[in-house]
Amino acid sequence: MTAPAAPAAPAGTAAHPEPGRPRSGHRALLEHLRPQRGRLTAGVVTGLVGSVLGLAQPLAAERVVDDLGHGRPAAGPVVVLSLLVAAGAVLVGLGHYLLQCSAESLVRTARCRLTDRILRLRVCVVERAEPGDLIARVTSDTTLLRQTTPLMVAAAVTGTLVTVATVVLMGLLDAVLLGVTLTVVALVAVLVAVVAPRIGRATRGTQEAVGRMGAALERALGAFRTVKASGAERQETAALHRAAEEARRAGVRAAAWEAVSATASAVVVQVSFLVVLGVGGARVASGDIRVSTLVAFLLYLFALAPRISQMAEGVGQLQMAAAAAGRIGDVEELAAERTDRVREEDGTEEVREEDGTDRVREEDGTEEVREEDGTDRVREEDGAEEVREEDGSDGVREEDGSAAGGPLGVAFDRVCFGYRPGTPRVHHEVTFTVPARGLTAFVGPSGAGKTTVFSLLERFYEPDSGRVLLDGRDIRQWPLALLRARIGYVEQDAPVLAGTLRDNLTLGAADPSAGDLARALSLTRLDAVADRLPHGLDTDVGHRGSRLSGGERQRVALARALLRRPRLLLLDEATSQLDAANEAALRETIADLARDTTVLVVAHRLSTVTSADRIVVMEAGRVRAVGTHAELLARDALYRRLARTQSLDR
Ligand SMILES: Nc1ncnc2c1ncn2[C@@H]1O[C@H](COP(=O)(O)OP(=O)(O)OP(=O)(O)O)[C@@H](O)[C@H]1O
Repeated sequence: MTAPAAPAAPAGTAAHPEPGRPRSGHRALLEHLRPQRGRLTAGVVTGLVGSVLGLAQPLAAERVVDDLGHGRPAAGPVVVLSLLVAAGAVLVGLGHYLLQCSAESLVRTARCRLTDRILRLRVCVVERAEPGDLIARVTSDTTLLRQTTPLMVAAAVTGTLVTVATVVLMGLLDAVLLGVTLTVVALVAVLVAVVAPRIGRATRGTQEAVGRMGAALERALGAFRTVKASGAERQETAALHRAAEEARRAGVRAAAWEAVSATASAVVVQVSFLVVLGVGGARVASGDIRVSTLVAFLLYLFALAPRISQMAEGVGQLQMAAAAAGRIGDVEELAAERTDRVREEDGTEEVREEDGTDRVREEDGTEEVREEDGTDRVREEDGAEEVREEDGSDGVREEDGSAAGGPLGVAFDRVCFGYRPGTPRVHHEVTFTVPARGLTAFVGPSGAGKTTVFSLLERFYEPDSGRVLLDGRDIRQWPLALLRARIGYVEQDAPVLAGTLRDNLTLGAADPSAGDLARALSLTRLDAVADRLPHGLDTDVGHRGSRLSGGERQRVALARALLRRPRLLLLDEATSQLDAANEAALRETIADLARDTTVLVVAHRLSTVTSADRIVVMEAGRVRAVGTHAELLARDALYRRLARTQSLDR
């Protein structure tokens, strides 16, 4: 069976946002800032008090100059000035630290939200996305958000307030000199308004290029052996270098605009000093103002200059933060399976599913479920279940999950399905019924749609029309987590995750007992493998299980599925890489399991399924025939042909 291919993402999917049509970054940024408003306010207020103390310094300095000019003792004003300088510096530093702390919290929250979202994305969405780009959004974009937030907030609030207060105080000192200063501020404001959007666009370009680099790296590392064996290192390196170069160019563009903004505002501010000095000197000479007033005014201008630069820089930071927040926000807009999970300290777990089901799971294993249709259900640890329907009727559901009275097993009822709108259908009115117990095999030519049957059962995708039923109930009505908890799925390429053998076996299983673990190991003949490994079950199996053989990986995947004690076991070419002895043993195990479980297998080698209770023959997305090996040999030409090519037609 073909592993689900990852087709190239069409332009404009949210995982590859279209350049020039980014999600509103400013709104997304506001959403990130809102939960931190308390901490941000503390940081801003502390910094602000420090800045206000700074503002009082020129007044104290004016007093010192006047006292010295008139030969009066200036010790008192000097002490006050020193205290103002020290306290102002400490408070400004503290404010900066508090802002940094809130930026760290903001980023932690953003990362957690983002990773939660990514792991809940729909399978079809992840197949269209570039994993490396998604990773870059969690790492690089959130880091940018952290770096820019404190500066931006400080500039926005402290900068603005201090500037306004400084301007008022300057106006009180001399209106003419203030007029000169405001002309300068207006010049800087125009400049910033022109440059800021360009900084934002260039930053988004940089982050997108970083995302492309992540994607290229993920592609190369994901097929590392193939890249090496094909001698494709140069080719892959070239792709990475191209992405790095694009990131550099976009970064340089952003830096150039920032430099334009910073240099121009610095020059304008310096010019304003000279102009204020010239005009102020003339006004002192004509007796309009005192020398001390000019000194105080220049000190205010001195204090104002960095604020103006800070605000210009802050607007640049805002554009960068908005670019990052926009890219993070794009992921939050991708379609996800909605399952909210809250785990309390006492072990109780509350889950809200996509379909509106609420579930409370107690530590003793009891589970209460309230479905959207009003049905309440209490499930005991032993598997028994009490059901209270909305209409008040009570029912008891069997341990196997069947609805009282409903047909057990799996059924496809005229299912039509295509992976994407506008692409040819993969299933055309697929219809079959499988009883609750027994082994059912799916066979047929490559691309016939066999794996797709399993993907629909797992609800990785929804049919375009028709119904998929498990135990008499449309699977769309099953709470998603419950449905998947009932299914053990061994994929075709038996993925093994980085980590220890134990991590892999217990993936998704609550906390299996030693007995359950030993049973799963022995059923899959992994016990001998575990004994051989240097640290037994705690041996690291490497990236994607690279330290295990293909057959061992398949057995790990099978043991993982068995540990879930599934109601329905889906095996997609799950024994294809096993040696003859292991395969024969596992076939017996699977036959045993099929006595009280629904087992569906996909097999290319008919020899592995000739003894199945029933075989479903698929061709080009349709069910051609259903029967036992002998029945199908007698009445289905395609099956006969498949059997003949494998010398099984006798
Ligand atoms: N994730 C996917 N996105 C888009 N098309 C897909 C995806 N997975 C499979 N297909 C297409 O759907 C069709 C049926 O695929 P499926 O994997 O169900 O076939 P199969 O019978 O299991 O094939 P094989 O025996 O080769 O594994 C194929 O044409 C395949 O290219």
